[in-house]
Amino acid sequence: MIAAYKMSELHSAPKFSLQDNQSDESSPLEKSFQDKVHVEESPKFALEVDAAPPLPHEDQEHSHEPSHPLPRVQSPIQVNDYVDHKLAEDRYRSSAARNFEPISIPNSQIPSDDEADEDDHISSQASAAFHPKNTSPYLHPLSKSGSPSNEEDSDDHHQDSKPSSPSAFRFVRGFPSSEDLIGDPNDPYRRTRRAPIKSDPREIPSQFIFKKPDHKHHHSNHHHHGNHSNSSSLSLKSLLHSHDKHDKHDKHEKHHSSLDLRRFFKSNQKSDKKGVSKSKSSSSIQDDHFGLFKKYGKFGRILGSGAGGSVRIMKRSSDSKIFAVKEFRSRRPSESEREYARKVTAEFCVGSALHHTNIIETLDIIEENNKFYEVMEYAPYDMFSIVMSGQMALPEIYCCFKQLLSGVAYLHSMGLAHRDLKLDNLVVDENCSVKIIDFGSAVVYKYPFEADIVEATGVVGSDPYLAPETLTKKLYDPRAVDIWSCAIIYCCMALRRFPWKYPKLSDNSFRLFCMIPPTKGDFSEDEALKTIKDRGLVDPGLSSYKAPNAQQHSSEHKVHASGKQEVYGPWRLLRLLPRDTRAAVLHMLELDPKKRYDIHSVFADDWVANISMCHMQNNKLIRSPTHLHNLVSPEGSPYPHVKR
Ligand SMILES: Nc1ncnc2c1ncn2[C@@H]1O[C@H](COP(=O)(O)OP(=O)(O)OP(=O)(O)O)[C@@H](O)[C@H]1O
Repeated sequence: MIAAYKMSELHSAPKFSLQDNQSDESSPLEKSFQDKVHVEESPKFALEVDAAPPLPHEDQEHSHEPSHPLPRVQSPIQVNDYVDHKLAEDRYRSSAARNFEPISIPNSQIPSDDEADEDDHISSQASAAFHPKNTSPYLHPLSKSGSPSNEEDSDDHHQDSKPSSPSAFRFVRGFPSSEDLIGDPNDPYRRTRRAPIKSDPREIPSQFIFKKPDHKHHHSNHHHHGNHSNSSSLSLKSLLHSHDKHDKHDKHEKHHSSLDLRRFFKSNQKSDKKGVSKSKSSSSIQDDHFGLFKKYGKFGRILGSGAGGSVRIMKRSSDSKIFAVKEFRSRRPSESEREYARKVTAEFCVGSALHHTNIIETLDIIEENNKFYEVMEYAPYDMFSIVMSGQMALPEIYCCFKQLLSGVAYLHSMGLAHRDLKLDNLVVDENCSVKIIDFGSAVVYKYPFEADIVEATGVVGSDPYLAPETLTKKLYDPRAVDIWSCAIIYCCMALRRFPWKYPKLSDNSFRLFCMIPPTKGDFSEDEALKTIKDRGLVDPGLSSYKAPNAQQHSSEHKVHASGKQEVYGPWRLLRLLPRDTRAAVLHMLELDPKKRYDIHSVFADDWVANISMCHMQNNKLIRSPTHLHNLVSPEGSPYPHVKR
């Protein structure tokens, strides 16, 4: 009854024009990309940039939107009270057996375009049935027969992404199977396929032997592996503990730097400059690296650089195999040699323990001339360039998102959390496999044979992708942080914009997202702000912040003097996303990490479960019939843009 009432309310809602929000100007994300990458100006791209759905992405303190009442929305907090993680996990486990079994839908059952909305309605009801008390209008799409709604706008935007052929409707119901979570059994790098670990200390490869601190010769320049009679291997646990302890300090430096969206883009100009300056002295660099060069060939161009170091290509002449090699940043004056070695090798230890299609393979670590080099498999395409090319169709976005989730599911199943998931940390190989990179911020949240969860500490991650609790809680569950970042990545893929710059109340877009309008009665920004602050889930940012316009509003949409209206709550963001995807995003962006979806609940979501995903099976690529992948590499790469 309640749902029916809400539906009728929604149907009578006047049309909200997204057009009103659009501006000719590119978003900062697009701008930073356009500055750096030349994208061939195909008509489709131009069209898509113009038609990019307007995110309420206000840099100004107050945005102005047209005066159209919008459907009343119910608090997602209430919605999330009904998230039953246990049920979700059971459902996920019981359906794991059906993993990747294609469901053939007879042609007669394939919905026509007109029926598609009805179908959405059904799937949405199924989703509501899964959360029986869930009456959120976010989860109830509007039928076309009702009054026109803003939903049409958001769907229109994705119109050309709709499946065009009947085969596009054949979904593969994919849940990560236990095989997925433990990795591909035929993975050539799998631990069982590697030579057994040597128990004789004399047989331990030099890269695993770390020098004990030598305080007397602290500034000595020449350390060669194998020459230290006192060398010792460090346990992963001690490495990670030490690493975590220093995260806060390291990342805080990063965190306090001014927010520049370019930071999330791998600056090729910067890289090129570096490449030039390095290449000047490349002969001297090359002369110093006998071990590295002998094994992996010579340095090529820089792929990217960040706080952790710079990553370059290396090509082995014997078999022309290409590797990506990360040269870790230099030791800081404040760090001891041991601390430094622990930090850089922790990243290697985490990476080398992981073997999954959606995680980059970490192959080796070499220390030469006081520098550490981590050798990885090379993936020539990167997610940021692919997204910003504007060529991705919806099924392709969904596939990439599910691949990311599969990598995260595996990572979490291994007792690890990444904590710095972002577009920039996703690369793609020739098989269209999305790979998670950069384990410099990863933490162990659960040790084998221990029941307790180890909470993480520190503001770690990249501003727009940060979960709010990283700013408010001293200790937090790092898995929940990964889930939040995945949802932001999805929004970036779907909208080509960040939903907000920073998860603080001082960020206008984020504050409006957090403000939950009451289901009945007047709405006051001051009260909404107070409620958010009282819950203690969000960093207030500017402590003196007061609602700019304290008068009461008769609905959840503030009407500005200019006649434009403000939209409050998660609906602000969700209305811009395809309707099937809203429930999952809503639950993944739950402010309270305890109520947020965990990875099992994400996979149990109807939309995610039905995403048709390209994947590897027995070393063979199993392609989804619903889409092709646009493979775009950063500018300067010899790899051309291909559609595969
Ligand atoms: N295996 C790889 N294959 C292809 N490109 C890679 C690979 N590893 C890293 N890169 C490129 O190098 C860039 C920097 O790598 P990485 O994120 O590991 O460095 P970082 O210093 O830790 O960066 P950040 O400061 O953003 O965390 C990546 O964004 C990516 O473009």
